Amino acid sequence: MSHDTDNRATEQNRVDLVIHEINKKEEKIYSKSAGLKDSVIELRKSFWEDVTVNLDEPDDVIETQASIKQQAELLSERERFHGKLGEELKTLKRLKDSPYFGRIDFIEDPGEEEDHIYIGISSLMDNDDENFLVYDWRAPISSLYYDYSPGRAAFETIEGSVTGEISLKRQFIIRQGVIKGMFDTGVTIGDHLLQQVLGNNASTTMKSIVATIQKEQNKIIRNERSDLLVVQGAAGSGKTSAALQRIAYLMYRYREELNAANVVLFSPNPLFTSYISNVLPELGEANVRQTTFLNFLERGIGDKLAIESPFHQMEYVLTEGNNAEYETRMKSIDYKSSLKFKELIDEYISYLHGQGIRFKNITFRKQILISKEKIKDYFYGLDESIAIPNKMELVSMWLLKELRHYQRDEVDKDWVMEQVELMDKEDFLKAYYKSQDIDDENDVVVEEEILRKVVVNRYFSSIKKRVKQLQFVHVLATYQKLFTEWDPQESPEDWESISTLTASDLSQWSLTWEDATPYLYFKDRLLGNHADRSVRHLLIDEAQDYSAFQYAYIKHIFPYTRLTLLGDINQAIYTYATKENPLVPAGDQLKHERITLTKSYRSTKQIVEFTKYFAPGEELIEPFNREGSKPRLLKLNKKEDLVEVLKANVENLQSIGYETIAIVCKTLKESEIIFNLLQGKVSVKKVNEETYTFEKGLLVLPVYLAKGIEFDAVIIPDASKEQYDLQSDRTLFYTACTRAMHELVMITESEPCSFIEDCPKETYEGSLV
Ligand SMILES: Nc1ncnc2c1ncn2[C@@H]1O[C@H](COP(=O)(O)OP(=O)(O)OP(=O)(O)O)[C@@H](O)[C@H]1O
Repeated sequence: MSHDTDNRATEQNRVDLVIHEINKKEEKIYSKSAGLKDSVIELRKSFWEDVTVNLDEPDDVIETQASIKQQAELLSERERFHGKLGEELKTLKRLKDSPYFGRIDFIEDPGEEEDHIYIGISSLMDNDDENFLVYDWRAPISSLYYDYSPGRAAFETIEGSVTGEISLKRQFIIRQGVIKGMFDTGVTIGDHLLQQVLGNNASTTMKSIVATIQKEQNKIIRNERSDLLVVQGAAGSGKTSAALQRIAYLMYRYREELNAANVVLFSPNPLFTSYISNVLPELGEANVRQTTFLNFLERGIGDKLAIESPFHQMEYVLTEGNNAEYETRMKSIDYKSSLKFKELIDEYISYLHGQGIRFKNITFRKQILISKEKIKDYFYGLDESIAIPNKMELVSMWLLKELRHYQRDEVDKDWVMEQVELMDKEDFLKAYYKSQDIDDENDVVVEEEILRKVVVNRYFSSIKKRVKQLQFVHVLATYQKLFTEWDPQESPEDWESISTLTASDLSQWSLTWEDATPYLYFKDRLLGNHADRSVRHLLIDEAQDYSAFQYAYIKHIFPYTRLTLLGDINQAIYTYATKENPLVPAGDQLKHERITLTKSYRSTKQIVEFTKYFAPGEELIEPFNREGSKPRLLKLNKKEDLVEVLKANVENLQSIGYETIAIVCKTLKESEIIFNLLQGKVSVKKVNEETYTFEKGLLVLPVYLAKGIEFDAVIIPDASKEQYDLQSDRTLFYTACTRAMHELVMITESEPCSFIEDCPKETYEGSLV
């Protein structure tokens, strides 16, 4: 037997042994859980039998309550334990298929003894719970596997640094308990394994990368020091992957203090949210709160106002150049994305201390009970030194007191009796019992009085609820006044035209994307916001697309939260956001840790070599060494050939075995035209901002919805100079091209865009079709 075969047989024996242990553990859990399940069912069935119910005397009621509580606690404790066993079983099942992916032989200084450390997605102890058969990839010692090649190495523990020597570093591919591949690695974590993983077809859901995390990525994943961690990474360098494994790491490291509700991930669009939704469960962790920034704002603003989505704004920017308002809107977007606008709002808030806040009448049955003027007078009668939100609370208390008087007056009115007659039998019964408790000769009168109060109370309760929610403040009208009546000390450039445009949008109860964050900030300053202390970690993917104002708002609402920003300035398609963005080193005033990822794993070497020529940023971009064919530029003979060329290329790509092929357009408008051309000729799906799941097949979508996602092959149906001309189109074109893993095809009817023209001719293949 050769040395290799010998090694492999020994390793397979160990895998068999570990699986044997897993089987034994599984059996133990099954028998525990079967008994437990029966006891939970039994407890549920006999719940009321074991509870002493006696409601005769107040003391008995208390005793009954305690008895129910005790029984419920017992049940929930058993259910919790049963759930925990279920989780353990799931982990064991995952381990049974592939117990580990790595091995490190480590001799800790100064000793002689060599430890064999096997690393998998979760830890596993031997039968006596004494030795680790498998170490969790997040354990301190496992970082050796990611950070070092054989030779001197160290890892950090709570007690300090541990140094030693790595004598072996081995990788495994184990499926269904059988070793399919085994590599002893030298310099980096096996190119072998990475080659294999990256050579696969794109998937409709993202996969975990724990077996092949790279050193630089590991720094992001395990970073515990920084309050603000900024990651600039080339397209496909693993930012999203690092973000997700970082969450899994934090959940493991701070298991006792952190749960899924304490971690939030902002993602670029709903499609992306579904694309990444499998990674954490695959790693045995619950999904954390994932939301888009739009959804997050919507929750704060409420549903009375229509909020434009960032995609709609993008589509406007790209397609409405001929619109009469275009120039003004662009200036408005630019200004409202900046911190200057935040300062202007602050100045306006100071002004509102003395005057100007708009209030709403409080009405009841179409009658004004308390007029807005009266509310205003009360508000501005309060001491000016009190902060606005605190004054709002005082107004709310005063209004509730006033409402109680009105409520009392209302009880004897005729309409109330009409409503009483419409009440349920149950209401009458309740009123009857209540009347029995009252010592009065005339039960009927008492009963009517009770019923009248119930009616009025029901009517008033929704008014009182609105008052408690401070809905008597007309936030929108007050915000609108900023643009219509108020004179800032120093008017921003083009203020008049920006103001007119904004006021007109607001009068239709609609907020443009550029107004959404400022409006919510304004609302918070007026009504008071409660900083969200529950969120301990916020991770923002595609961080280059957030404006300075949006960042300021995020800091305002999450002052105690650790931030991880991951983005790529090369993909900053919302141009206004680039200014003052923390990803741009020069624009950043904050103290933070910054990690740059330069290696691109997604695309073949040929695609990366081509796209890096027109990447807008200065950062280095290196390809991972995976070979493929050169990007192709197809020049159409005539425009009418487009459909046939698209069809032929799609069929060709499908025949090679590619399953996800995307026709990536510049705009939604273009993608709708292409979709209509292809419909009926090939099987094709269109993706818009309401698409929530990502399926295999041929997709047509605008580039801004393809953010963060990847496909086996990308076709750009119009790569002409007319389509991608401006410098601002560069990021769009770069983002579109870098979605491709294996193949990139660009089509043009006329002269290709300058971004292609600027690339050395040997980086792509051109042909006339
Ligand atoms: N260490 C790794 N091991 C295996 N695959 C990796 C690794 N790093 C990245 N990848 C793969 O490379 C692809 C790109 O990763 P990811 O989407 O995380 O990059 P990104 O930087 O967020 O890209 P973009 O900014 O272009 O959206 C994914 O298929 C991911 O699985």
